[in-house]
Amino acid sequence: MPSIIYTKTDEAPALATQSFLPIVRAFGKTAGVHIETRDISLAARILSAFPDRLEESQRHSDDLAMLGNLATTPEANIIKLPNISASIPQLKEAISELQSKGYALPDYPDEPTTEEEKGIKATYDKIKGSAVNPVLREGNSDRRAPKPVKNYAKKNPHSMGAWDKDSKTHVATMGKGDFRSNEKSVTVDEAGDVRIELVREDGTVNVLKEKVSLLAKEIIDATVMEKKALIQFLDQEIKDAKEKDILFSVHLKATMMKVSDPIIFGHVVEEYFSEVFKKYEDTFQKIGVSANDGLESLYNQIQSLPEGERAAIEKDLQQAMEQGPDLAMVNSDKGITNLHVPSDVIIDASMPAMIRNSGQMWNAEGDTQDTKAVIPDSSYAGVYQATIDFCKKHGAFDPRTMGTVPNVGLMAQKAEEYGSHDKTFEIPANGKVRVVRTSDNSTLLEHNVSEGDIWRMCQTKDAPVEDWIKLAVKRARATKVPTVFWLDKERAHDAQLIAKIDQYLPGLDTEGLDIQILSPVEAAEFTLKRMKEGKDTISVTGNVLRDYLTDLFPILEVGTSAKMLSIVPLMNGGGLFETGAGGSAPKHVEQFLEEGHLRWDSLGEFLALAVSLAFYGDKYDNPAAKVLAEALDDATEKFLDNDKSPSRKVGELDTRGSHFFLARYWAEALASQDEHPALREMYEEIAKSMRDETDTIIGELEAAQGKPQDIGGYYMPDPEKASEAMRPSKTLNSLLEKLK
Ligand SMILES: NC(=O)C1=CN([C@@H]2O[C@H](COP(=O)(O)OP(=O)(O)OC[C@H]3O[C@@H](n4cnc5c(N)ncnc54)[C@H](OP(=O)(O)O)[C@@H]3O)[C@@H](O)[C@H]2O)C=CC1
Ligand SMILES: O=C(O)CCC(=O)C(=O)O
Ligand SMILES: [Mg+2]
Repeated sequence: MPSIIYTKTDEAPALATQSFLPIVRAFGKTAGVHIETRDISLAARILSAFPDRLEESQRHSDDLAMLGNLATTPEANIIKLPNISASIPQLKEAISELQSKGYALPDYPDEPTTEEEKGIKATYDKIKGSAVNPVLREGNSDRRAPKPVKNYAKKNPHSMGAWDKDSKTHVATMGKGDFRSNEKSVTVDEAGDVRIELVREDGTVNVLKEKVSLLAKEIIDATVMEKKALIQFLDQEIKDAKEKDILFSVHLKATMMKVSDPIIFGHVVEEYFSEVFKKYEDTFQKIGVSANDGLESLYNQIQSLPEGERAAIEKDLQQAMEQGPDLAMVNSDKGITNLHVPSDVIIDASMPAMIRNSGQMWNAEGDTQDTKAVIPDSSYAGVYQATIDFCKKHGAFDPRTMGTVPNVGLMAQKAEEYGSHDKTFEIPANGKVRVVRTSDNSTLLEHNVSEGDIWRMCQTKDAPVEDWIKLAVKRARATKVPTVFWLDKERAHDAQLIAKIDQYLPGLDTEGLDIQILSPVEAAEFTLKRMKEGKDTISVTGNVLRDYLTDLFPILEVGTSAKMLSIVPLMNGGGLFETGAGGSAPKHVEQFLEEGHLRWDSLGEFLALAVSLAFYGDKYDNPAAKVLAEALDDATEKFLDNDKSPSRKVGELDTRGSHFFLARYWAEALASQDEHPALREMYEEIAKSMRDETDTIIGELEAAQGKPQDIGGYYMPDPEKASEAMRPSKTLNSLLEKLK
């Protein structure tokens, strides 16, 4: 039976699903739309990887693999909520929660010695980081703020911190010895395999990767982050932050770039605490400290040491923080710094949050302060500096008047950097790394490397690039808005992409459209100026800037990327509908557990569901599904007009209440349409009951707030307890049961 697949994920979105999915199922049923779920939460992904260790009843199907296959078929209709991209500390926490629930999972082996341990680590490493999105994203990305969302923000502007012309906030980036400056790129004519090898100075050859298969016309690039240059740069920036008396912060994407960025993060931790790491080198080695896992993990690991030794290390760490520049804080109340966890500060969300907040981050006293934002690689750092410069010169943006910047992003088939982790290596010895064609042993790309450098290779297939260019033209045509490819002809990879644009664009109808190619910094300046003047500009970008810009502009324009429409037209004809463009908001869960108030905004889910229903209606010629979709869009507009998004404060409307209002407006829209009389009749009574019972329902929902919640787990909550916590209104539950 054709179905819409709704994904079960983690943290705040998973809690929200407990309340929203019953509504979706109830409404779907009335139009014959079948909704299925697939569990791609971190916990489910861990369980599905170790069937042999679990009892029959404990095993979990590999839902991610199933969805990955589905995504390559025309039938795919998947609603994808944000999920955890786990860092090592998160992965370990999830494993230990599952172990405590009786699942005989192996520990994560930090330093595997036996073959068995190596196998376990390899299995866990596949689950680590951004392991879900790249599997499902068999298409390019179309993210934008729908008109009602933009209009809502214009009428109800979110707060924007004022900018001071003399702000000391700035981006620090390398510019030499980094990924950008060392990049080499070629487009291969024919399909074939390559291998990656390290030729050591003594001539011995280590194969780093046996086989990478390439398609004809595929772009490959290789580049290296030089350890020596990185350390020198970090040293200098740590000193500079201290001298300028500003906060020190580092912004990486340790989730998507799950091999390179934790290593870079580790270097930052080690440089900031260089004295401590030198002094306790042997001890740290003995207890297996890895700076890559962050300060929190270090604090945890030294707990195993004798009291005196542990206290001495803690004192030295404290002293290093007193002597070094102040660290930007993730949570000043709890003393959690930017260096605690590699995935607490994730660049796509962290930089816009800082820019929205007058260019300031939080210090240890809980006040905001100017900041040095360290973004080691210079490929995209300039975009943030350009935005900061713009704000310093012109002041903060005004959500009431600013334009919008939709994005068309190259994403399909693990494009570019975000598909590089299985081809990224921390180099064990000096020498050369080369990419060699297997058929004739010719070298396609080569770099001199030193021990500790991070070398990587990226792939970008031709069909996704062509599809991306077409999608850009389609959006340009649909909106008549100037459309800019953010590509730098001076960068090796971008030059290859530009060659493809020169090849494919002339074959498309671009008559009357304004399509340009500008370097990321020029594109940012052009776009920011237009945005300030209230004009719209489409950004067409590679995979990394897709990620960065679809948080940057939404957070400035509408306050959060949760409100974005995020569509992935799959290349084989199916649809993947992502909800919002943001993450899984762990802070929201914390608040829910403490005070029984969830502030997750499901607007992204509402928008995605409407497009998914419309897609379903078209595909299976189901007029009722189309009416459901239109009514849902009307309901979402009314939801915004009436300001029914969850509040941040306990005692006020939360996620559950916001779902009730959406359901009520949806029922009302269905009860007042003329296109489908049978549906109208079905909803007349329920719409009236929902309206009449509003006070009762809201009363029941409010009564459930203000106290700690027990949902029986963090990574794998007890479904019954979670459902009970998220559906406390008996009146609403019984009204939904009436829908048939
Ligand atoms: N598509 C996906 O699957 C994605 C997954 N992630 C994952 O999510 C986790 C957290 O990432 P992080 O970078 O902190 O990003 P988040 O988007 O989770 O957090 C940034 C902040 O944005 C606000 N926010 C985000 N979504 C919503 C929403 N629906 N309703 C209300 N506010 C929202 C919250 O602000 P406030 O606290 O002020 O309310 C939140 O703290 C990581 O594991 C990350 O890898 C991240 C991005 C995308
Ligand atoms: O998959 C992830 O880890 C994050 C994805 C993301 O941030 C995005 O697509 O915007
Ligand atoms: Mg993102």
